[in-house]
Amino acid sequence: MFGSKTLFSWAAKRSKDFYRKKSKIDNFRSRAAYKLIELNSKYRFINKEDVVIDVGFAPGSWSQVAKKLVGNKGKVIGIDIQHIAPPEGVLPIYGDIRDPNTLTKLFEALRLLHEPNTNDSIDCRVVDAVISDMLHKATGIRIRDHALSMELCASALHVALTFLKSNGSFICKFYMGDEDADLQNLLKSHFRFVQVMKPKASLKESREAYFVCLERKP
Ligand SMILES: C[S@@+](CC[C@H](N)C(=O)[O-])C[C@H]1O[C@@H](n2cnc3c(N)ncnc32)[C@H](O)[C@@H]1O
Repeated sequence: MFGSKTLFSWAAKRSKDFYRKKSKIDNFRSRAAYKLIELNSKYRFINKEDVVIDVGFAPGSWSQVAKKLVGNKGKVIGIDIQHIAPPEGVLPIYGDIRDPNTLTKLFEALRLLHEPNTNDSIDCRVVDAVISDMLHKATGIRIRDHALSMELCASALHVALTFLKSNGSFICKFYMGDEDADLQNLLKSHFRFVQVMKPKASLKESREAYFVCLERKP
């Protein structure tokens, strides 16, 4: 009969198809939308009128979900290396998050959102949530993929620490490996609540999970 490996990959394929089909019906740009929906229904880090930065937004389903949650009075800024048109109502910034010029563009975008008629600089800690679903192209070598993911997490954390209000939230995808515990300890030094979660829409065989960090310390 079926080996456990066959059953496992059948179950994974079935769940992949389920969320992919659902995303078409619900008009989301990708199945990843359901990961953010589940994370936010559990932890409520995005609310009406919030300012949200979505790091690695393309193709844009997290930004679609975030924009719905913040409503007309809220703002969503999406950052990505890929020049993909953003969902309606989302402000795109194109660039590598590891490049300081991208942070400058982000600062400028936040200044314009807050003070459209002046050149005054703003306090840059005006953001309620930084969410990162960033991923590099997988190399297939676990140690390498983990190291690359940790580098992206560090860059996303830098954005969070630069722009988050106190009590703001940081959600970050990571590829599991040896350095998770060190990163988790670092996150605990900046946030009062830190937990690892793997949403249902995340394939079981994938080594991805999410850090959920709430209540940034002042
Ligand atoms: C898994 S996709 C994100 C999917 C998205 N959350 C959605 O729901 O549509 C990962 C994204 O991270 C972006 N990315 C990877 N490295 C990046 C970097 N250094 N700077 C900015 N974006 C990056 C990729 O271009 C890709 O679009």
